[in-house]
Amino acid sequence: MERKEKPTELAMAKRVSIFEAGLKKPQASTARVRVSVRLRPYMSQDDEKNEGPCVRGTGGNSLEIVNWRNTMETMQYQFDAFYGDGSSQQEVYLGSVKPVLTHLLSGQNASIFAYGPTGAGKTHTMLGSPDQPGVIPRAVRDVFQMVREQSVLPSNEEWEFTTTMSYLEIYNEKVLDLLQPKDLKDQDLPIREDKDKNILIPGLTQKLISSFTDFENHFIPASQNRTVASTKLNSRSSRSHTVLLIKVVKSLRRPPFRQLTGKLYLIDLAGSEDNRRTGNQGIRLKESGAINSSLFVLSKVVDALNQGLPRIPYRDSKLTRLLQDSLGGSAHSVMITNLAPEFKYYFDTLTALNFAAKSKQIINKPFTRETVQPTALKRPREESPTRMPAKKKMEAQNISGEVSTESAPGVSVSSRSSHNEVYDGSVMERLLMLEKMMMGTPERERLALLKTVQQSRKEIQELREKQKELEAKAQEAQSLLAQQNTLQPSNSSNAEGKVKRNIRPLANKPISVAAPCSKQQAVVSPLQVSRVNPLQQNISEVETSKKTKTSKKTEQLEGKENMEEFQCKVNSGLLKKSEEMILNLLNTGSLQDLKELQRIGDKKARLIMGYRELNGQFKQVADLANIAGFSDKQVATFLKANLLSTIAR
Ligand SMILES: Nc1ncnc2c1ncn2[C@@H]1O[C@H](COP(=O)(O)OP(=O)(O)OP(=O)(O)O)[C@@H](O)[C@H]1O
Repeated sequence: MERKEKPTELAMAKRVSIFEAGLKKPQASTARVRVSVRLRPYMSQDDEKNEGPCVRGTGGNSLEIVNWRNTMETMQYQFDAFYGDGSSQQEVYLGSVKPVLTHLLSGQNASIFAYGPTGAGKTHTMLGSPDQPGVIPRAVRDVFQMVREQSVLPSNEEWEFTTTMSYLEIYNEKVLDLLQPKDLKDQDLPIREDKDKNILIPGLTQKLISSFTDFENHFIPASQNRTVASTKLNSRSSRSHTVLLIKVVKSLRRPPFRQLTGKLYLIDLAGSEDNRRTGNQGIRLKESGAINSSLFVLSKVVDALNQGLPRIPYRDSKLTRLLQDSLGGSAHSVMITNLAPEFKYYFDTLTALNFAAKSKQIINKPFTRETVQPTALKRPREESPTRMPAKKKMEAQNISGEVSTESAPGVSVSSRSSHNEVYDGSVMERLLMLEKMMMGTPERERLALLKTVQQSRKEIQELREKQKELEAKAQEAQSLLAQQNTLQPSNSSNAEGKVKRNIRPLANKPISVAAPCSKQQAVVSPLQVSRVNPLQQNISEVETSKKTKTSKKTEQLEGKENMEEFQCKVNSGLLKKSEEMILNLLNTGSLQDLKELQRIGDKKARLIMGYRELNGQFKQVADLANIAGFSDKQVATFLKANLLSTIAR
């Protein structure tokens, strides 16, 4: 083929090189998006007209494509790397992917995504096959290897490493959790951004993984959840964009409990496609519409970044919202553009090449993500069947007789022990994980692991002792409180003890005693119940003032005003205690725990988890009002309903 360049594409190619020539050397904190191109082997069955390939490599990082206006000319492109049709999975992985993985362990994000026309080899590159494993299995293996190597280093003696995975797909503009069973995966998850512009998906399942086998056990069934279908261009075409997230958390085992979090996104995009050629109709056509429009927004995002526009349209599609970290964000990013050499893909190939060329101008700003845990290590928020449900947790707290006595400045016994519970669980989990890991670990690494196991055992022992100490303090404080109560006037002496003894537990969900049962009545039902059951006699400091006498006021039981009135009726110590329990649950409860609270359904529970992810712990229950979807009135109703049912337990 003769090499001559077509003006417009040449301009594109030149613009890139001029840009690169004029580009100031990126500072340490910036990293350009790396763009590699991979050409899949020519497939004669894909070339009905027997025209031969239209694109070929011209060097280690360049290629040429026939000029459609004049087939005697070609256009040239240069990238960070070019992998020809004979390239192996290993070459692509070692050349373009492995170098960015090292950032993970130092708390930085990395993102690898495969882009290109349908049938050009994206899934082959990312996933591969059992005999030709692609980027995903290779990267996951290496992450485990790196973690193993790091954890045996003497300098990392005080650090522990935790690896988790999440897996999702964006199908028809919905974010679906692939780690959920098929019948539960249809819930569209929200995408949020924290103050550091990290993209988060509250409610997305995270699985703790400690070996490649663990990973496979979750990944293989989840991959079967993925939406694929046959089109004219590919018998197993991906109809969705899939994202595998591997998170490595490096945590200091002692105060100040520093944590470095590195995330690796492995993304297989759905193919850009021309429906005239795919023969798509009906549902396939709808899918194509969603795929094409998200890829169109992706292109607009890249244009806006390149032009330095003030508004980057990340929010215009779920895909770009999710890639916000990777393009113009905080990740070290690698785009692998896959191409098919046959003429029938010509225009898709040209579009993909131009997109790839402009993408390599994007500069990201990776940074190390480090947090400090004020008290102890937190477990990853995983849905775990072994976690105690909310009701039981509250019961357990009551049984242990905890009181919110300040045993150290600013830290209540109750919040402390609950932290210990979490920490203890985390250490236990780690111990089990380590023991499991050792079974398949080579001799030389076993010694180092044994040492970590011993360390974990020691920590558990220390925690147990600490817990005993705290329990003793709590008991002491409780008896003090009891003494104080006996010294108080008689109308306040029937406070806590009696309430506990006499109250019939309230049903978990509000029961309306008044008919007919409208939604509004359901909202106030806990109080209605309280007015007809023995609770009323046992609540201390019941006011006989005009407030309770006014029948109109008892009808409008929602809202702030009523909350105040309600609070006046109930012993303030009890209120404080149960409010603390609710707060504790808001800050540490799993999705299931939260759903067991009154007035909290699945959506609200996910919003609460999302808020926690974005803003950290709730300082008070009233902070719920900061979440979109919770009005002041709803917060008041929530508090009222849960305070009462908590007291009743
Ligand atoms: N480098 C390669 N070597 C050998 N075969 C390949 C290569 N790349 C792709 N293929 C084969 O080409 C076909 C299409 O590839 P693949 O399914 O990976 O495409 P895709 O880009 O993911 O398509 P879609 O967007 O429709 O999901 C598959 O049969 C795959 O095995």
